[in-house]
Amino acid sequence: MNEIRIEGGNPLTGEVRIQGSKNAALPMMAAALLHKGKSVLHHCPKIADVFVMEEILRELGMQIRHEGDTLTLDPAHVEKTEIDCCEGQKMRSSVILLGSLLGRFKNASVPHPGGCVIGERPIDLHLYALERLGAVFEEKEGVLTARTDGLVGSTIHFPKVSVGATQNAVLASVLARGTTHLEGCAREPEVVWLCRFLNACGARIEGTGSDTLTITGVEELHGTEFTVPADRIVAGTYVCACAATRGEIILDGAPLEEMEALMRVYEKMGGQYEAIGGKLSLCSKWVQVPLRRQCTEVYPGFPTDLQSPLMAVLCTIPGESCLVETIFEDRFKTASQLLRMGAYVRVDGRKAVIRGGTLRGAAVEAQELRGGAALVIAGLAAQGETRVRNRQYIERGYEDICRDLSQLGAVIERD
Ligand SMILES: CC(=O)N[C@H]1[C@@H](OP(=O)(O)OP(=O)(O)OC[C@H]2O[C@@H](n3ccc(=O)[nH]c3=O)[C@H](O)[C@@H]2O)O[C@H](CO)[C@@H](O)[C@@H]1O
Ligand SMILES: C=C(OP(=O)(O)O)C(=O)O
Repeated sequence: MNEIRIEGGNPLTGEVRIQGSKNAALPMMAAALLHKGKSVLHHCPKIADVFVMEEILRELGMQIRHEGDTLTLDPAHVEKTEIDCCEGQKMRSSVILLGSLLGRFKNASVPHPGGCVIGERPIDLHLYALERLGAVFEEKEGVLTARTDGLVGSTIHFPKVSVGATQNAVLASVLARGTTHLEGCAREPEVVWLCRFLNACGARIEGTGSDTLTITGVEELHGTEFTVPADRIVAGTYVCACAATRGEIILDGAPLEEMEALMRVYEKMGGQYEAIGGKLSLCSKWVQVPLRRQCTEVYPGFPTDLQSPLMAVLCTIPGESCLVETIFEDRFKTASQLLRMGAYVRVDGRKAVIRGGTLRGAAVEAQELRGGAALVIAGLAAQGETRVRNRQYIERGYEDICRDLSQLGAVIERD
């Protein structure tokens, strides 16, 4: 049936461990192409997007082994540089393979990712950065082909902050000849983790965590063993689930230092929390304060990936709240589904006004990953039964949302 069925109306209680981060693991997997040694990734999430990336890399000749949550990637026999259209188009982040393939093999071919349900998502900044490093692109029938005689370090200024373009530029520069200066970089933790991973492989990246990165190209990289960090967006989703149900839960391994913007919002709404020994303990009994105006922003601001989960929380808080989406122009699509559950959400361009109240269970449809998770949160808070169709979107990024939420006392199952 491809559904998630929820019997809502109960506060969450209990403890759950946070899975590894999708957005950190995927670029590390791409980076594993940059050398001939083995990369061992511990705490790698078992999610659909990681499986798709595995398939793409296998097609290129990478040998991959899964043991529990440890992924071993062996690129010794990779020769192919054309990414299969069918697999590549399943996931937008296949575009970051351009940087790795160009860096190691001097050519690459990937399907153009095109627009998607959360926005147009152009890749002009990716191409601009790679061109500055010496790549030449050609696009034919939706396939981007890139070639270089050898990448050469350069100064690249990003006119707009982009996580993926920063990662692509970093991946391409670590083996480039000379020094690359990247200005206007994304400071998202997933960029920082990629740089840490690459430095562990022998790269020379300085400025990690700032918006200016200096990369001194090295002759070659080597394999390494690394632990994928906990997923700040999954942890944030469960903070929202706790808030929406007025629960009291503990998140084991939540990366609190990467979640400051969300935790400020949680406190504003009336939530209380403390961190003890790697565990984040949340009490949502007094969550009742609407948000006058909350904007999504690049890191360290409030993340766009948690805008829909937060909208679900606001639908449960009496009074008027306002959300402003500044990153992805179409990320309010979930609002139409929340209306089916009795919510009041009025979308006007980049702004959504929410008047909170009581939600009721309904049949709704996930249209994308975080919007799908938001519908699950709304279902947990609603009276009666909610059926969320298209759970495959949610499974792109959540290892097993039903397992985790059942562990927190929710009545939830997959059909
Ligand atoms: C796999 C992954 O890590 N995905 C995350 C990544 O996506 P992704 O890396 O695709 O997001 P970007 O940071 O690139 O996008 C930010 C903004 O820049 C625009 N843009 C981007 C590239 C470009 O060449 N031209 C351009 O105009 C986008 O349309 C968007 O409006 O960062 C987003 C912003 O934190 C998150 O929501 C996604 O979960
Ligand atoms: C938008 C997301 O992922 P992607 O960039 O892979 O579509 C997300 O993780 O919320």
